[in-house]
Amino acid sequence: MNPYVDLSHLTMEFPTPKGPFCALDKVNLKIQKGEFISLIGHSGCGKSTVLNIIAGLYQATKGAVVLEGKEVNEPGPERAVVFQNHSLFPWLTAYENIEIAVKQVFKGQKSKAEIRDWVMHNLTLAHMEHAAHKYPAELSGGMKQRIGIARALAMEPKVLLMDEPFGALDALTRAHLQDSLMEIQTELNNTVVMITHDVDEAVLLSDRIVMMTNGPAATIGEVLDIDLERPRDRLTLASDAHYNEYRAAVLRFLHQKHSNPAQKKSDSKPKDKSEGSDNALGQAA
Ligand SMILES: Nc1ncnc2c1ncn2[C@@H]1O[C@H](COP(=O)(O)OP(=O)(O)OP(=O)(O)O)[C@@H](O)[C@H]1O
Repeated sequence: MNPYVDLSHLTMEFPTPKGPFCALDKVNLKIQKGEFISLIGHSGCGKSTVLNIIAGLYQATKGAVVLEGKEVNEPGPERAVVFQNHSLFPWLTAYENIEIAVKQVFKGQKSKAEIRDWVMHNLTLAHMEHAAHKYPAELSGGMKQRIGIARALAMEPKVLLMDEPFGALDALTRAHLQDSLMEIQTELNNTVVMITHDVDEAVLLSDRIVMMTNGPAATIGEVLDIDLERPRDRLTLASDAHYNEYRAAVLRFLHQKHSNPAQKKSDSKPKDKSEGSDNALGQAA
């Protein structure tokens, strides 16, 4: 079967004053329609670079991204991106932030009434219909992130790209949003590529976890199939043997096979309070 998204031999060299810096070396990944893929790896290994190449924001030095048989060379609405920091227009309401994207994507295809219904439908999917007329400054971080997700979904992208979408949120809000995303995923069966630093989040949400080696010249180290039934419930899974095996496999990859290069350097330094968590990776690295 032809892959829906095909990353082949992606190599990325950034020009720097000291000469080219090779961030990625021959990244190969085939993604099927409707798959939920998480990219995980230590800070600086090249996850955002991969995502930005798929988004068309970066051009790979070598290799290509092919979506439904067509090479990706520039950004396009069929690849919507959700960033860690929502990126909503502050002068527009939640409703208007979504409406502006919908008008751009469905120019001439939807009537005024259809646009209104579609915006409200996506606000409802993200459980934000009650906040339609609020401005970003009046919303909490989690609410803003929900609007960002609703806006991306409203564009009906072929691929939803998420760069640590819940990274800036507290643990409870993050859990609510993960649950909402799973609900939405059940309904829409989107093709998703998500960057995360959170091992539990990766196992809970993904069909496959793509684990990257440390840079420079990072590549895909291992790919783990997460064969857990859906719908998934975080409380049930907490005591599920398979869930815990998957979790352990990711932790082994990250902390034994490809331990954090920044952490190695700081091993001789006194430990601070934030160290010791086996869930989030060394985000401060
Ligand atoms: N524009 C650029 N110019 C030079 N080097 C860059 C550029 N963008 C990224 N890099 C380097 O490429 C490597 C990969 O960066 P990238 O942001 O993709 O990592 P990441 O895995 O997403 O990191 P994090 O988890 O901290 O967000 C890093 O060493 C980074 O310093």
